[in-house]
Amino acid sequence: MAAKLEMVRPAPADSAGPAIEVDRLTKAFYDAEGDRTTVAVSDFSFSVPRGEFVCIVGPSGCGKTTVLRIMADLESKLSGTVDLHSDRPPAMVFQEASVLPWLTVSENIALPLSLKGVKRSKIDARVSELLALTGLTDFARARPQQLSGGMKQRVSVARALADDREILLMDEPFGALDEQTRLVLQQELLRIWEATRKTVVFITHSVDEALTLADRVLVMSPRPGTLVADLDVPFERPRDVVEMRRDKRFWDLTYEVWNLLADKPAGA
Ligand SMILES: Nc1ncnc2c1ncn2[C@@H]1O[C@H](COP(=O)(O)OP(=O)(O)OP(=O)(O)O)[C@@H](O)[C@H]1O
Repeated sequence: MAAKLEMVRPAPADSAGPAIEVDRLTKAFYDAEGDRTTVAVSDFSFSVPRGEFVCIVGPSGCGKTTVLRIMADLESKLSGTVDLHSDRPPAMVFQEASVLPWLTVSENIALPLSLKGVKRSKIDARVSELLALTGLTDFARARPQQLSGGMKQRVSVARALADDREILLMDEPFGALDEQTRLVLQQELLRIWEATRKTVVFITHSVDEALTLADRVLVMSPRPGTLVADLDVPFERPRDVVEMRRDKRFWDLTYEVWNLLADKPAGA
């Protein structure tokens, strides 16, 4: 699908240094009586340089969403530190497309800008860029109920990019989609990331989705979640989501991550 990538502003070249530093993060949930019921995350540490794409994988219930919610300041922590080196809070994309059904696609994408009172002409220009970038130009005036699940999720991604936050937190954004749509959106997200170079933390259950998208994959242990491995993903960019699957390294890494998730050494 055609998109005008040149209109999107890439991250500045002098933007070295970590954008995100998480150090010994621990989170417990308490019941109504104040008794500690679940330690969700324990001593979890990682950092993300500016402009890097990091995926977090781990067993169900290991605390992935909790970590992301703490990073977004939607949840408190028990101990440890979380530093997001950015002037503005991160943008978020959730598993369920969070589109407002009474607004058009354009109005949904424009929302963060209209809420801030940005000038109409600026909003219109930005929305056109984002419609093109996410392949939604022909659906600018459609309402969410006229869109497929994948298209709704594209609207969510476009809206998260609208006011150009530096850090993007994505919680299983393609988890509810069929495999083919998921592959298409992975390819689109790769293209969008190439054009914008946001710092991205992306949670997924899918090992191959993580290897397709990320510069690094963080593997978490079962609850209480902590860091088990921090793996570099060596594939050059730009990436082709189908061609990557012909590369033996892709399957070797998949095997390695699955062994880590199964808690046994590779080859055992
Ligand atoms: N608000 C809450 N109150 C109590 N316990 C919670 C709350 N939110 C999460 N938990 C618990 O914390 C643990 C981690 O949950 P979290 O949703 O972060 O895991 P996850 O790795 O994202 O899971 P999944 O992959 O299944 O989405 C789970 O045991 C969950 O039951």
